[in-house]
Amino acid sequence: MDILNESIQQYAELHTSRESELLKKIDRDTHAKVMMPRMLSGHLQGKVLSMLSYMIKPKTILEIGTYTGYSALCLAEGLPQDGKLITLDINEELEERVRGYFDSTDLGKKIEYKIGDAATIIPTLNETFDLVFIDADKERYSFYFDLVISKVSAGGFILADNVLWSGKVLDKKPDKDTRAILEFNKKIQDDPRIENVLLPIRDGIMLMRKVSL
Ligand SMILES: C[S@@+](CC[C@H](N)C(=O)[O-])C[C@H]1O[C@@H](n2cnc3c(N)ncnc32)[C@H](O)[C@@H]1O
Repeated sequence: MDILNESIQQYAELHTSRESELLKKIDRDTHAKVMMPRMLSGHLQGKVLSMLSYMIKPKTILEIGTYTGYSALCLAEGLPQDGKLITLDINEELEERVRGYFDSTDLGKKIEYKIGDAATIIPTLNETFDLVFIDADKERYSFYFDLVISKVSAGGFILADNVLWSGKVLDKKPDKDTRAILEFNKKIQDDPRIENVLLPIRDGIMLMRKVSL
């Protein structure tokens, strides 16, 4: 189920600033040549991510789940000149393509792209992050949250994608992935360190602010 009616989605995109040529190319290539193009953030969500990044003004960003690099490039827009975004993905088959996209733009100079399992890489990161975007395997969202929360700066933000899981969060008999998302949403709702709002954009984005350490 699409959360937004298709015509409303199109209308919203028509009234949203255009994508850069590079983002358009990534979207086109991903749909033509990469498995599961639905995973890409896309125009509307991408612009929301870049706007949030401009508003938050992060110096450091961590993204869990690069895929074809679309959301990384959107989030990197809000970084200052000396800012850095670390993006992680386990899928080495996309590495050459994604490095090509990052190398083709100045924004790419701020992006550190690491291939491997996020569960192994995150504990090795020494940075403190002002913004984290969780967008990898859904059954480990709660685990990723636990791994990153101590690395988020006070007042920093965490975003988690797909928290409405195509509307399946309302299913009477939720499947395994849906149960993981339900547990994650409840965990966030109950966490006193976090202030949160579930934005019903695309597949649902949980926007969280770390209010206490
Ligand atoms: C939904 S896609 C990311 C989409 C991208 N953030 C965007 O908006 O365009 C999820 C990605 O998570 C990656 N992933 C899955 N399990 C992972 C893991 N254990 N560690 C790192 N990345 C993982 C997948 O390979 C996939 O590319």
